[in-house]
Amino acid sequence: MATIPVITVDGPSGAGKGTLCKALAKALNWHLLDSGAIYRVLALAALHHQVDITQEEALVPLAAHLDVKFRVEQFHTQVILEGEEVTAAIRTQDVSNTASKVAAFPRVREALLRRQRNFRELPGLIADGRDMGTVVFPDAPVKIFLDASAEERAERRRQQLQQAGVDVNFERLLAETIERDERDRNRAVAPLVPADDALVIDSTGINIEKVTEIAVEYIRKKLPNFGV
Ligand SMILES: Nc1ncnc2c1ncn2[C@@H]1O[C@H](COP(=O)(O)OP(=O)(O)O)[C@@H](O)[C@H]1O
Ligand SMILES: Nc1ccn([C@@H]2O[C@H](COP(=O)(O)OP(=O)(O)O)[C@@H](O)[C@H]2O)c(=O)n1
Repeated sequence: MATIPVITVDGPSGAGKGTLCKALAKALNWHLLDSGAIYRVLALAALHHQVDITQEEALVPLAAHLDVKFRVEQFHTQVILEGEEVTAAIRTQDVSNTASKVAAFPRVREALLRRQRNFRELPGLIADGRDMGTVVFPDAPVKIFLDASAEERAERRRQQLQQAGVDVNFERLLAETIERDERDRNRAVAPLVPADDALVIDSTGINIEKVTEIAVEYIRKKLPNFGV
């Protein structure tokens, strides 16, 4: 049986992964894995259940039995934790920072591996995260690593939050963005790093349309038979 194709998009916070992945999933009509949402849901579950987020052994069973569902609607995906809609609740700064702390534990990551690989279904998968191309789908035929300067990524996030009615201090956002990236880049297991065979796109100063164009051109070259 031919393997189910996967396009991986990894990179730091605010690089534009989610935006690109949604555009690709829509254009191709493929499935979408937002792996960051799984780590975010785990963080929220730990906070809800008062699990000590510094204790790997306490987090592993929570990760293994995480009751998370993604309800795919026409224009967006709802995230459900233990029957409760948490789509917005997992996007707070507190949850972002907690997610990157719990994600640093090797056995927590291990407990979430199969759940992520199960998203690989026909006709194909667009996978968004930090280790999609290096660990979760190392055999993916197309790997993209999206980056941008920390200042630009923090500014994008500030504007995104402002549009959502949340006013945040830019300096604080920048500091938290850098701190989270450092933690993601320096952890012992599945660190944030481009796969050897990934196309690296630096989107600093490049708009969403242009980034999508570069990605689509690359995908067409790598997967000529997939009607991209
Ligand atoms: N190339 C780009 N130029 C300007 N803004 C961008 C670009 N890519 C994404 N954005 C905006 O930046 C914000 C963060 O993008 P997002 O896709 O959520 O990043 P990530 O998933 O990598 O954290 C969003 O508001 C998005 O519209
Ligand atoms: N494949 C992944 C995805 C996310 N994560 C962790 O989860 C956190 C939140 O990921 P996210 O993709 O939702 O974050 P943003 O890029 O949206 O800011 C990251 O900072 C990582 O620590 C991970 O370790 N591995």
